Amino acid sequence: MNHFDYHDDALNCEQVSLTELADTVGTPLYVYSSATLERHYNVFADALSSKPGLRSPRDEAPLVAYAMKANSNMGVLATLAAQGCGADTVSEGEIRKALKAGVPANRIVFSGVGKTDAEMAFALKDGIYQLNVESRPELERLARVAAELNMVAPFVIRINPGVGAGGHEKITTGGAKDKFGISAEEALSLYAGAAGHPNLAPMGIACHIGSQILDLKPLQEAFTRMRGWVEQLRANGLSVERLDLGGGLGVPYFNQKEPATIADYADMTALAVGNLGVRYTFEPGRLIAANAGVLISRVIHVHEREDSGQQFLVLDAAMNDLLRPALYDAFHDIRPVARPGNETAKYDVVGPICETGDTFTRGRDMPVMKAGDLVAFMSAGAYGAVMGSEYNSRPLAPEVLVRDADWSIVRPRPSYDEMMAREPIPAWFTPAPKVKTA
Ligand SMILES: Cc1ncc(COP(=O)(O)O)c(C=O)c1O
Ligand SMILES: N[C@@H](CCCC[NH3+])C(=O)O
Repeated sequence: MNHFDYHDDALNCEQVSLTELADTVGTPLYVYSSATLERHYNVFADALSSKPGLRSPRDEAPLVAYAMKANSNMGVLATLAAQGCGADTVSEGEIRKALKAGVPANRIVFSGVGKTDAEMAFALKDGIYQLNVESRPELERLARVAAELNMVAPFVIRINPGVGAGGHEKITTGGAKDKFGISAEEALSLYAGAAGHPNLAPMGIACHIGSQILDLKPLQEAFTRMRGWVEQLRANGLSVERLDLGGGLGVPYFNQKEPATIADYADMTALAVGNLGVRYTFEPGRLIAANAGVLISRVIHVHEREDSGQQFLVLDAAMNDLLRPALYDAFHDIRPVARPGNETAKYDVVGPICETGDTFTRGRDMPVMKAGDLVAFMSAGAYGAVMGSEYNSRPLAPEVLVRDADWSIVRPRPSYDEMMAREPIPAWFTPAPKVKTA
């Protein structure tokens, strides 16, 4: 079921015309489909909870903690929270947003290599499900923070299983030299050390080996190693109640081979790590949000260079709105919002920012476009708006959430006055900045 499709000669999101949205809200703008978010969460959660081997000893379904770094818009979070989804967070800001959007504290996990004391204290006081500890100094600080609060901190240790994978070297996290997690050997010794501590409750282990993983092989390898470490901990007389397997399963961006299916992922997981008598956690981000969102942009003009003959499609969206192509050479399918004809041309698609890197794609065959036409960057719901900035003093693109034939602005575009009001000119310049004339 695709919730972004052509109806009446224009691309729609559910039953809302993207042309009408662009005309009403202005471009560039992000548009998300509630139905797609819900479907992705439910397909994933159901595939895992239907495996008896992945249910806990108390018959609980796995905790699906959406990695909200992928898209932390409150409307998106509230949509997922209403379905029973949890949240994987990496900052106090994310925990606060998750709670406010309706995610219960006992469905929130807190990951990240550099949690501050204040963030740990906030998480503990709010009673979140667990902290995913990533290093020895972090565990030492957690013990101190919990002691100061007179609390017991439930935590898992993130093991770096030495299996790196992912769509780009900058989004690989499980390799032995990446900053994430610690070696199994160190994790096992820390775990044992924490077992008798009055303020620490070691609950289990975690891993997350990378993002945009298309093949199940590296995941299977990592999960199999995780099973071994659970067994080893138990053989050492330690209790292991939880296993967090991270996120990372890739999505189709329509330029690579298809990723493994959710059904195959669930089968593989049940085989590799099922029946361990633990409560499982999964942290999918991209899988839930990527294909639930598009970035709509308008063609400012088409510039044909006389010397090279290159055709530049100059858009009103730029790398500040969608950074992935500039940062990771990421591919996004770019479709005309009006149903395209058969004629095509080769375009370099660029934004107005003063950087050569502000190039979405080069020499791409696309339907012929002209000034004023609208394009949709597909699969932009994850790591899109959240990675936006105001570089070149461009206001953040607004975000719209669609449900059936209804839509709502879930983040308005700031006005120029609002943008400037956030940067007050020092009082010593009032009433007006003195300008040196000589
Ligand atoms: C700890 C952790 N969990 C989950 C995710 C989500 O990854 P993805 O969006 O690839 O599912 C990430 C990001 O890669 C992460 O760092
Ligand atoms: N930002 C990356 C994914 C990072 C994953 C975070 N651990 C992307 O756009 O593909």
